[in-house]
Amino acid sequence: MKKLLHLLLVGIFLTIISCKSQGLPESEKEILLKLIDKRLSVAPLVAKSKWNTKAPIDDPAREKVILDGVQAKAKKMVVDENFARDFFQAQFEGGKIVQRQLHNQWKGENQGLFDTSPDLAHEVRPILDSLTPQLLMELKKIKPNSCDTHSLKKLNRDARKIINPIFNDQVVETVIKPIKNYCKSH
Ligand SMILES: O=C(O)C(=O)C[C@]1(C(=O)O)C=C[C@@H](O)C=C1
Repeated sequence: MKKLLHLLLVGIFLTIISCKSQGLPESEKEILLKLIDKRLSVAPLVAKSKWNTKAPIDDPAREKVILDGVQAKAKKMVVDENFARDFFQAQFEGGKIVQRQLHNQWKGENQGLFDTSPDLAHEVRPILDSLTPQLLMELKKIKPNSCDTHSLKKLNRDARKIINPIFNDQVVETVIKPIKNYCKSH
């Protein structure tokens, strides 16, 4: 009888543990989503700077520099390199949606040059660069094949709660997609 009870308790304990390891751990997910939000919040500064200098929103050369650096860092940190590249490419795409929306809005408002705007190379890009290693550290904590339908839905809800409402659903969906893909199947 005692043995049976013991087995039952072990069973319950293992079930709890396996349920908890399903999907992304709550606190880590929150840190990652906050960092994604922080990176997105730089996009309006980029947009303002590019509006004044008339630089194109798309900068493939800059993207390549970041992605090559990301890949090298990911390798050192033992983070899946393809996942890391996909993730950062998605962050660029999300940021570019925000930049395009703002430029369209400013065009519609006949906005002239802003009196002041941040310097892209010296003020804005360093903020983005400082977030890269922090984001990679969080990506390392995500386990492939650990998300079921429930945890993926929860990730959508949490992302919508944590990421600033000024960024629309298309932006949010874009920036979290690689996490879902990696967590879902690998
Ligand atoms: O640095 C820039 O020029 C940006 O526009 C920012 C950013 C990024 O998110 O890192 C986004 C789009 C560009 O294609 C390159 C990089």
